[in-house]
Amino acid sequence: MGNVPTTVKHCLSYEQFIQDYPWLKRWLLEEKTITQHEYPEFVKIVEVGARDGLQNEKEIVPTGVKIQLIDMLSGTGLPVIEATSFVSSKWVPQMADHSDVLRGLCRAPHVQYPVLTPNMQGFQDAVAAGATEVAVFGSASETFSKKNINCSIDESMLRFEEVINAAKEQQIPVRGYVSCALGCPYEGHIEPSNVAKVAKRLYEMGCYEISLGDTIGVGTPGSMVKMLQSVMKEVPINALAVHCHDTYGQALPNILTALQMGICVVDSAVAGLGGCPYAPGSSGNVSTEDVLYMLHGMGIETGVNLPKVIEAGDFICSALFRKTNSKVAQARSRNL
Ligand SMILES: CC(C)(COP(=O)([O-])OP(=O)([O-])OC[C@H]1O[C@@H](n2cnc3c(N)ncnc32)[C@H](O)[C@@H]1OP(=O)([O-])[O-])[C@@H](O)C(=O)NCCC(=O)NCCSC(=O)C[C@@](C)(O)CC(=O)[O-]
Repeated sequence: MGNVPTTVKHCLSYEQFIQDYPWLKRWLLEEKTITQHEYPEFVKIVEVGARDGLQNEKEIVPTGVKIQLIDMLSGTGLPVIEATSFVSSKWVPQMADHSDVLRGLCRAPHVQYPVLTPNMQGFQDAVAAGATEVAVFGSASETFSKKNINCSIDESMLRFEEVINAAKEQQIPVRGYVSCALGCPYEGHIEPSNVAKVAKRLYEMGCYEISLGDTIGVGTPGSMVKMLQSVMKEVPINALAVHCHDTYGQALPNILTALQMGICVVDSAVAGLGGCPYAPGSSGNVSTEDVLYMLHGMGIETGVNLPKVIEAGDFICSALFRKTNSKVAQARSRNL
């Protein structure tokens, strides 16, 4: 049997304590400790600030600012920087300069710059502008799919299949998103089995990685466990990523939970920028700075330089005339 914490011995009898706290009894009997969770040694960060982070900005951000942000991020050690999306400018005006952004950025070796492509038109435009990796974005919610990309889940899969097949011919890797994995702004609760179904279809069609999006940031570690358990039955864990928004302040615990379950790819946005135009009211992505601080503090490597990411965050926040959402960047600015 494990050791009883000394504070417990002083305050209550052991019998009384484990009667009040049955989880502790289970924990002690199984001789488990929190440190016994196996975390990955290395986590890949997928930086989505320039795309997910900026797409919801009301004022059009100058193309030069977007390019400078991406270039600054390229010097931080981030392995993947999502650059823009080839969607309709009528739907998302902020991304109308996609080709100029992709052509203008200074590509660093060993950095991937995926772009979002909802259909063949987007894919062809992206390739013409020099895309070497693309991402399709589906949803586990029918209503969100209609609102976001104007088609049902089944119709979206047909479009994505076309994109994925064309990408395969050109040896362009395709990432897949499943939005509303932990809740939908229109339908509320989403069954984990629905998330698993969409994730499986994208994976079987040829997406090398499936990013599970808590689009509106309503998930908790409890719902994350249930969703991942369901998805992991259909898609290998090493092909999964989590993409957490922080509306309810649950993004870091949700990511930690995902890491405990074996996930080793995490999406995040510099300065916690972000929001989806078709998920009103939800707040930004988890901030890259906060994720890095947590991971590095746990001894998990990322290859990313935190101070340089904070600099990139300072740059974009001054360009947007706003305060960072990153707690870590806020603390560092107070010299803590
Ligand atoms: C998918 C469409 C284009 C369908 O939009 P549609 O209106 O159904 O498209 P359509 O095929 O009927 O064509 C209508 C017009 O759109 C044009 N069109 C058609 N396709 C394109 C294209 N690729 N690029 C530029 N233009 C395009 C097409 O040429 C035509 O132009 P017109 O003849 O009227 O002048 C539209 O619904 C759209 O652009 N949606 C994008 C929505 C979006 O970007 N949402 C945010 C990203 S998703 C997200 O943030 C979640 C995520 C990924 O981060 C994960 C998470 O957080 O959970």
